[in-house]
Amino acid sequence: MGILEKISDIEREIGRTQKNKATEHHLGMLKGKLAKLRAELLEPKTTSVKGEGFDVMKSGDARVSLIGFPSVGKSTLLGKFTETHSEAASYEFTTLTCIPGKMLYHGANIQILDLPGIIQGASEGKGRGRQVIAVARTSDLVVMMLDATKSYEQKRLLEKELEAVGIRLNKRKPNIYFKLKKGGGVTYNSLVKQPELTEKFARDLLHQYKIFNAEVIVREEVTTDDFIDVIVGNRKYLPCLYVYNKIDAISIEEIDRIARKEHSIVVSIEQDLNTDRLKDKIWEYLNLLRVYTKRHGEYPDFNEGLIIRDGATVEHACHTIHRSLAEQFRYALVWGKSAKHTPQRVGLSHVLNNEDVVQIVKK
Ligand SMILES: Nc1nc2c(ncn2[C@@H]2O[C@H](COP(=O)(O)OP(=O)(O)OP(=O)(O)O)[C@@H](O)[C@H]2O)c(=O)[nH]1
Ligand SMILES: [K+]
Ligand SMILES: [Mg+2]
Repeated sequence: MGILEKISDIEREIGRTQKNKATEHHLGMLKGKLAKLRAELLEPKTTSVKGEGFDVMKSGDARVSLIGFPSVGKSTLLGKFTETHSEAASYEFTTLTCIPGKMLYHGANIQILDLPGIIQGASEGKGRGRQVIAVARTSDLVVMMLDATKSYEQKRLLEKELEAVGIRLNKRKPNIYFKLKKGGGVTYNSLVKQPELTEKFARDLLHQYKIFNAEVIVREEVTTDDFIDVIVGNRKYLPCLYVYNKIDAISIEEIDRIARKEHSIVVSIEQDLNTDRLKDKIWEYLNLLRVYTKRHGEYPDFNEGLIIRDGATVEHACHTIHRSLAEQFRYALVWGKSAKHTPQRVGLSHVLNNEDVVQIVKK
């Protein structure tokens, strides 16, 4: 039996098993097996997924990938938001490779990748799905484009494809400490009460994965799926914005209904409806910060900010300014929200905040 057949067998079994306390353990083990098969499916091919036209250099401050079914308007968006033209047409699979464009917004240089439409079964290699998903993994934000005139089913189907290859959307990594050991067996501890995850399940799953020596500390309430994710590893946690396009073609009531969904925005790219708001949302979801630098005795230049990621330190800011600056670093003075007093004298590991002003003092 091939891997794909084994996968669909297990999926079928999961589908027909009723979910209740008595079957929970069995279902969890099946999911563990499924995750393992899917990982196998990806492994030998991951080095060759790049393929022609998908090997696009990362550039700018952040990367956004446009994921969606064919003809939802991805290339139309690229054409409107960037200087790059990507053929847009009414037939499906107009775009066949990865086409990068550059969007300048709030002083940041954001790389937007137009990609071929993906279809159901993409994660198993249908169409160019595997290449598209491999590119999605390298991005800082997934913009999932959906056709507002079509059924809501599309969203769930796309999510399923991305989930099957270990992409987790709008979710943070479960707080589980997991370390392989050379000996000593498996030690398992949970710091909080677990309504779903049992110690027996955790131990059986590790056994299924042939892990006999490890330390596990579960630090928060988690599901068995979360636990499987941590054991399988190689998960990618990404923010995702759901963009419902073509609202020019649906009723106001429908628009209102969709607009209330979580992490969602309604637009018409072609008719320029709500597109400025979309740019704002992309900016917001990328979690980028701007900090300003200043020289001794001078005012900061508020027209020239540095773009850094949320959580970035003074060291990250140094690297953004110049490759060797961190080596010559003595200390920095920081004004702004991250500073306890103004200015605060800090080291390389100081975490910066939006709109902070930094003065670097060299050796
Ligand atoms: N009504 C309406 N049509 C739109 C809108 N945006 C794009 N379209 C149309 O949708 C069709 C598909 O647009 P594309 O940009 O080629 O879609 P795509 O997602 O890049 O398609 P593939 O590359 O084939 O996957 C074109 O006929 C566009 O004119 C919109 O806001 N409203
Ligand atoms: K198209
Ligand atoms: Mg296209």
